[in-house]
Amino acid sequence: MKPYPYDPQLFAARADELARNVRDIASAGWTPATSSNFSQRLDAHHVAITVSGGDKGELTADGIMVVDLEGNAVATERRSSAETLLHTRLYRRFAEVGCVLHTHSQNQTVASRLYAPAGKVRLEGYEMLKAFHGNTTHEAAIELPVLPNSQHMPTLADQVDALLDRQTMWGYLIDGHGLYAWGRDMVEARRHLEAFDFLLGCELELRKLQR
Ligand SMILES: CSC[C@@H](O)[C@@H](O)C(=O)COP(=O)(O)O
Ligand SMILES: [Zn+2]
Repeated sequence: MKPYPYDPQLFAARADELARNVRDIASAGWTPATSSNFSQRLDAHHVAITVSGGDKGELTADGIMVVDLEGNAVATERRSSAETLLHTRLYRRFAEVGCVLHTHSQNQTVASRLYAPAGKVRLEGYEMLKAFHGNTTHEAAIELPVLPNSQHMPTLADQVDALLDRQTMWGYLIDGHGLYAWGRDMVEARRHLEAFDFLLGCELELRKLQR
């Protein structure tokens, strides 16, 4: 019998890559006070994801574990991120999703509060929109949804699924909480995360200047 239902060498490589990228993201100040969680697909049934809690700025491969696509821990007693379901539901829905990143930057959290009543942030006219997979022009517009926060992950995950039934999207905000962004691999997910944060920063700055 195989000791693990996943490839341990692949897990080791992915865990290293994930930890390196997360430390980098944390150095921007986007993961305050042990917040934020991160994952990468291993195969059709398994995901490498951060263990719950802990300073993400100090993350090493040891702070990463494996879950299945229902969010159950695999071959470990450790507790995965409290928000595991928000990751695994994306991997379950889209075979092409390879990486999910969740952060709590100030831009993301402030924008989530400001735009919660509208339920979305409309981003248009920016060259940076080309950072999103499928966009080739600044003349595009993107609607970044803002969901009400909840501690009940199935509720949040159902709301995300309902949005995905209606639109293509690479991320969403949760009110008073932060941003989820994803992509086909780490490079693309980071590009989407950084583009969302930059664009939200621009919108917030414009608001201040226009007062
Ligand atoms: C420290 S508050 C943030 C948490 O409640 C949560 O939103 C979060 O992003 C991190 O939870 P975690 O269980 O470590 O993945
Ligand atoms: Zn969070």
